[in-house]
Formats: sequence, structure tokens, C-alpha cells
Amino acid sequence: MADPVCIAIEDVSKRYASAQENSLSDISLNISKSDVYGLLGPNGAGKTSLISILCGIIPPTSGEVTYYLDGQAVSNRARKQLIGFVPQEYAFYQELTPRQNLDYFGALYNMPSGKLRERREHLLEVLGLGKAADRKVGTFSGGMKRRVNLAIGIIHEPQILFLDEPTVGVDVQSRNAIIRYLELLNEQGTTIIYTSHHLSEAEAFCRHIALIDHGKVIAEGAMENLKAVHQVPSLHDLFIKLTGEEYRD
Ligand SMILES: Nc1ncnc2c1ncn2[C@@H]1O[C@H](COP(=O)(O)OP(=O)(O)OP(=O)(O)O)[C@@H](O)[C@H]1O
Repeated sequence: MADPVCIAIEDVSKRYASAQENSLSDISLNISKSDVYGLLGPNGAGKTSLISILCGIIPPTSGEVTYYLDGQAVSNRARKQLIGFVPQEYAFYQELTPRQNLDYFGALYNMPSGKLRERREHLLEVLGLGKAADRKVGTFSGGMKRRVNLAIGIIHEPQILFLDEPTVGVDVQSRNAIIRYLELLNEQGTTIIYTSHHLSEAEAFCRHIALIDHGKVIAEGAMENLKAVHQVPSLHDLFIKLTGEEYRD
């Protein structure tokens, strides 16, 4: 039996108020529960716009996004608890410590204080931030900041997690730690939707992908299946075959 659909995206288009053209055109995708789904494409393809729409941060110009939990459509209010978002930009207070940041963002989800404390200490530990938990985040390395960004996005134990380039600009140690932890979350049932320009990382991590270019889906499906259909040995080769070598300036 196919996995139940968790997010249905129907004919989503986006044109920003100041823009002459659509940033997204007629995007239709189904994302299954417990999948690791990659939204991939060149610069300016529309990945961040699509993630922002899926998270309810910006509205689509047209089209529908419906979330399902156990086969039932979820209200916009309930969706807030269901999803976590780790943005490309750092989304924390540099003047606060990771403990203070996690307390602040956990409180925004109305987490009970005992539960929040337990979750906070767990995340600091598993993400290797325990020793630096009382230092201002502004003094951290890029890898540590990325791990704080991740901890904040998952403080409330979301069932669906969006990550916009979660390993950009970090060393191989932090990259491995972040991906290993995301794999663990996925094994425990978290649905993961992710963007990255790091194609070998995406190839190893994602089960399904949508390749987006100029705001349109140009290929979609299971990673292995897409490589077989297009007769290419790697995601990198698939990407170049379908999007070409030209700059996207
Ligand atoms: N707020 C905005 N107003 C006008 N145009 C925008 C806005 N945000 C994004 N765009 C445009 O929409 C298109 C898609 O941008 P988006 O950031 O979604 O792409 P992306 O695939 O995430 O790119 P990157 O890989 O560079 O992060 C681009 O042409 C971009 O210039």
C-alpha cells in the first residue's frame, strides 16, 4: 500500500507584488508521510518560495496546499504545531545563549516548562552544544550556529520538518552531525522536506525529489527511479542533464 499523503500541493503559483513574472507556476506535488523529500534546483528556481508557501509564511498567488494527519485535513491553526521550519538565514538571537534561545522559541509554542527544559537539554546534548550552552550564540562558529538553528526548528518535536539549506557553509563534521541527526528523526517518523545545493548530500539523504527550474517542476519521483529513467549515474548528472550548464543570473 502507498504511504499516506501528508502534504498535497495543487497548482500552486506565486508572483511577488513587485515582479513581472511568476516565481512558481502550477506546482503540483504529493509528499508522503515519513518521506525525505528534496526540493532541488539552480539558484532562483523557486525552492525557498515554495517552502515559504508550504510553511504558511507567504501566501500562494493561486493554488492550494493541504496538510493531512491520519487521513484528515488539518486546519491552519493545527498546522503550526505539526510543522517545524529551519530557514536558510539564522533565526535566533545572537545576544542570547542557545539555552535562552531554545527557552524563548519553545515558549512561543506554549510548551510546558518541564517538557521544554527536558527537550532543550536533550537537543543541546545530541547536537553537541552542551559545553557551549551558556555562551552567546554570536560567538559561535558557522557549524555551531547551524546546529542552533536546527535545534530551534525542532524544539516542539514537529512531525513535519522543512529545512532550507541546513548545511550551507559548514564543515564536514557539522554537516555529518546534522544529516545523521535528521536521518534519526526520519527513522522515528518525522517527514522531512529539504533543499540543498549539495547534490551528493541530497543524493544520499533524499528518497524522493522534485527538480525545479524557472519556477516549474521539470522532474519528480523516487531518486533511484529518476536516475534509471534518465540513464544517469548520479544526481549531479541528472541535474546537469535537465537544467543545463547556463548561469541563472
Ligand atoms: N520577495 C520577493 N520579491 C520579488 N521576487 C522575489 C522575492 N523572493 C524571491 N523572488 C524571486 O523569485 C524567484 C525564486 O526565488 P527563490 O528564492 O524562491 O529561489 P531559490 O530556488 O530558493 O534560489 P536559491 O537557490 O538562490 O536560494 C527568483 O527569481 C527571485 O528573484
